[in-house]
Amino acid sequence: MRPLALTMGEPAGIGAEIAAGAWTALRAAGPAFFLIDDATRPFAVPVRAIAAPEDAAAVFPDALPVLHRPLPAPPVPGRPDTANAAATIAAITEAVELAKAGRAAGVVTNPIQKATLTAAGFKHPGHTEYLGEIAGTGIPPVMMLACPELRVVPVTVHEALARAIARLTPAMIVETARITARALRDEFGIAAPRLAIAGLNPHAGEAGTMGREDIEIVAPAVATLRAEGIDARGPMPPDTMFTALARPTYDAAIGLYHDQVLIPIKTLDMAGGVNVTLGLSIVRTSPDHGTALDIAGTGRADPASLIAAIRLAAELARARGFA
Ligand SMILES: NC(=O)C1=CN([C@@H]2O[C@H](COP(=O)(O)OP(=O)(O)OC[C@H]3O[C@@H](n4cnc5c(N)ncnc54)[C@H](O)[C@@H]3O)[C@@H](O)[C@H]2O)C=CC1
Ligand SMILES: NCC(=O)COP(=O)(O)O
Repeated sequence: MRPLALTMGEPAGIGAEIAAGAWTALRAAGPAFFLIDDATRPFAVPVRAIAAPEDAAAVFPDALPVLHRPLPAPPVPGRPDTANAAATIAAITEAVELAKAGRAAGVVTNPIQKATLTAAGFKHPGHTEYLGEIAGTGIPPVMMLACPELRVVPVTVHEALARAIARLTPAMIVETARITARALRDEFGIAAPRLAIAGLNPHAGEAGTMGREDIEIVAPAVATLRAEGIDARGPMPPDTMFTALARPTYDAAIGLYHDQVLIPIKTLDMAGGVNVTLGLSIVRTSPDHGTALDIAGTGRADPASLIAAIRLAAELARARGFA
């Protein structure tokens, strides 16, 4: 299979450490990947600069293949520098171009420090939105986080909670759920996906006595989805839809805002969780965690989520015929 492209992410974060950990875990059996990063940085494993993605497979068993892209400022663990922002973004752009050109099976992204990129002028709040722009398919990019026990999808993503709720419409829920159902069917092999749509208010509004959004926004969206033949149910009371008894009753939980669904999945399985962007022309996954500046450079970073992200990217690439 073609190698996966792994981006550097925030150079002051744990990206280089978890890339090294993932290489150690995967070097014998794959999936093979190459890192787009500065090959002269200190890595805790053998590194070999490669000239092209096509060289990665031969190198992978012996060293971490790095497509060398020099950083203007030497990274200091825990202290992001806007001088490296352009290189961080360029690595994402290059990985996507390589995937679009069929030279990489897919893209795995290391975490970025969003505020640092924003301070340097990056106009997108996260990878998801940027990837929608450079690898979109005419539908909005959709963020899914998946672990063995749970898949979750937020309808609104990187925005202030008050604004997210104020602009929520039935159409947004329907579109997100449709994209999710299609991806579960076509890429995850679930013939008839079951979607649980979260309510917004306590007890899903308690018949309108605790807010009317569940009646006026969520319920019509569920009705539209059901009329289309999608197995959607809701509004589900958000406080009980993630229990061990409830989780097996659906294939993905659609939440109305970021933390409504990211808190349960990260609490359940931070190490095994993977972030997948649906609705792109390429495969993209990422660990579920962030840059972990507080432990960068200490050797304490756990590569488990990155390893899971690399494995899932390879499976999705095979399902889409990109491998
Ligand atoms: N895909 C991406 O690019 C993502 C980027 N971020 C960004 O990361 C930055 C920091 O976000 P935080 O909310 O602090 O979350 P975080 O996930 O970076 O850290 C939260 C806590 O978990 C620990 N942690 C995270 N990953 C770990 C690992 N692999 N091994 C051991 N411990 C780990 C950290 O040390 C910290 O104590 C923000 O700028 C955020 O936007 C956050 C999530 C995803
Ligand atoms: N909390 C998830 C997250 O922020 C990931 O965002 P993205 O950079 O993958 O869009």
